[in-house]
Amino acid sequence: MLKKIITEKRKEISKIKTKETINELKDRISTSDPPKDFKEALNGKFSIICEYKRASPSTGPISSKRLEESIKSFENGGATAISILTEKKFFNGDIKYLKTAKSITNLPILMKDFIIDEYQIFQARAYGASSILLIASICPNLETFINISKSLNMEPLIECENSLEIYKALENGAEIIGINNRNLSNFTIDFNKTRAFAPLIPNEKILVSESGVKRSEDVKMLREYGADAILIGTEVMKSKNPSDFIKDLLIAGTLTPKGGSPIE
Ligand SMILES: O=P(O)(O)OC[C@@H](O)[C@@H](O)c1c[nH]c2ccccc12
Repeated sequence: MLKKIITEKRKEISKIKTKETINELKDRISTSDPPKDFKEALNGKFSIICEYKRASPSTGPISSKRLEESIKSFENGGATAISILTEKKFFNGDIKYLKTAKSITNLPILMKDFIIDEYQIFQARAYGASSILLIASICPNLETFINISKSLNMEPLIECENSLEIYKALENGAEIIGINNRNLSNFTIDFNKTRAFAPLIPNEKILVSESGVKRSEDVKMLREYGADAILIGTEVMKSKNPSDFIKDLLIAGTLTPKGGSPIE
């Protein structure tokens, strides 16, 4: 599936580059406001990143809620940041959601896509993102991509799948590491991934445990394993009352000491 997504992505990027050139993006960036500090927002407390996710290859259609409605409910629940899936074909996203989101929220916005070309980093920034997701296993040059992102004042979230990728990310100055509990090839969820890799991430860095969270107990567990933040999409999109749902998750994460045993 990952291969398919990347093949499509390549086609899409080569088309888009002719419609909106990288120089046009750079011009827009030069006159835009500085992005929100994503790392600062996540620092020093338990955080929840809520994702606007309309569909996915593993679940199919998830929700047709409007972006505005979702963002307001995420904000009301106490989300620390908003993630927006911008990939079109498989996740029913749109780059334009970034612009809309920026106009209605002060929270940092993470562009969630499959970044394989430097062009996309400029695109993210020009459309209002405060950060980008870099998936280490598909990133053609992690060092360069991290540096470009930082030079545009976006501290990137680096998604790592194994210890080698974590070391490489840290060596190249990553401050925020994501461990995806979902296997991107077969879609299975395994929270033990967070447990296994958390000890490799120094305390001053930020560990985001991504995917598969359904209930407060999951948050407690991931927090005990050492997560600084969780990233949640599907369940928060499906929830009838996202604000209350997020509040409950936030309480569970905040009351559980990082790396420690939960307070009963
Ligand atoms: O919907 P979930 O299981 O709560 O997961 C959200 C998020 O972690 C997931 O969308 C995600 C994590 N890494 C990705 C990389 C590409 C696309 C999607 C993702």
